[in-house]
Amino acid sequence: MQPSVDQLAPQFLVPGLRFAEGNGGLVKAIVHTDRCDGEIYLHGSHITHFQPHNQLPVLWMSQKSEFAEGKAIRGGVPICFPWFGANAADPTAPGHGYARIRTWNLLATEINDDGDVALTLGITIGNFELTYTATFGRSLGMSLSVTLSDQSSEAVSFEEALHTYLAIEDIHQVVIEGLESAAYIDKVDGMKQKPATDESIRFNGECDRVYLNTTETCTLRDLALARSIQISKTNSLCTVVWNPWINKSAAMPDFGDHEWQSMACIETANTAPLQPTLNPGDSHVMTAVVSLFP
Ligand SMILES: O=P(O)(O)OC[C@H]1O[C@@H](O)[C@H](O)[C@@H](O)[C@@H]1O
Repeated sequence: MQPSVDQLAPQFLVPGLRFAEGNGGLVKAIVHTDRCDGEIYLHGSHITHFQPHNQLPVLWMSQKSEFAEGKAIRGGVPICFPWFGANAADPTAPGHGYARIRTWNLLATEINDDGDVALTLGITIGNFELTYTATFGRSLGMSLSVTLSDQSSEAVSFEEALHTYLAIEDIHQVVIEGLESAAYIDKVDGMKQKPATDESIRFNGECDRVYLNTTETCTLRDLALARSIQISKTNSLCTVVWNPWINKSAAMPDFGDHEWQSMACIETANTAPLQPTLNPGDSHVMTAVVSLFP
């Protein structure tokens, strides 16, 4: 159940932050600091906007996105948890897990000495306690903490991703660097595991790859916009690169038929076969920082 704007404001307002009813009547926090504008919905703890001043938006959002309880927002940064993609044991379970389709609780807000605004949200999913801190400054910082309750009777594995949709000018004029030496699972070729290519990534068709055992920073060079977006990360062993191209985007009702040309996902993740396992009471923290270099 969503809290109202009036319920949130007295406890959580800090300079540079306000609350509003967003699309679909869902509550969002709006950040406006000396350095950037941003937005995050309580629904999915979903960042939908990050834009350093005097720059174009860094995150891509679909014009066709749904905004409704129980539905995933298309674009921004969905949080995938506790599984990634389809649920292997239950094909009827929601793709990419529950975290992106449930309302999170706002736990804390702050403005730090640099004037950056941080929001921390939390949710319980099964025996897992999740907290997520989004920090809006010169860069966008994201930190996802997962704790397995000490009520759990055994160790449990999970998958997670910060499924970051980047706004680009033209998919044909984009290069991704940083994954040259990583082997990958090719999801558009029957999940085959393929060796490292030693080459940066350029797109010329549907791309859906889970790069394995890589902790590297990735740089997306947007040649048409003459800018670069960098994603650095910690405690993440996988990076997923995705663009649905023509047919897959046409088949998605919440994705405009031509929008594939203006987005690319670089996802900070821990997915099979490298999913983390927690013992009861233990925690795991995965972080990502998205920076724009104009
Ligand atoms: O449509 P969804 O559930 O948001 O997923 C979008 C894409 O997300 C990517 O992370 C997956 O690797 C793709 O296989 C998937 O198609």
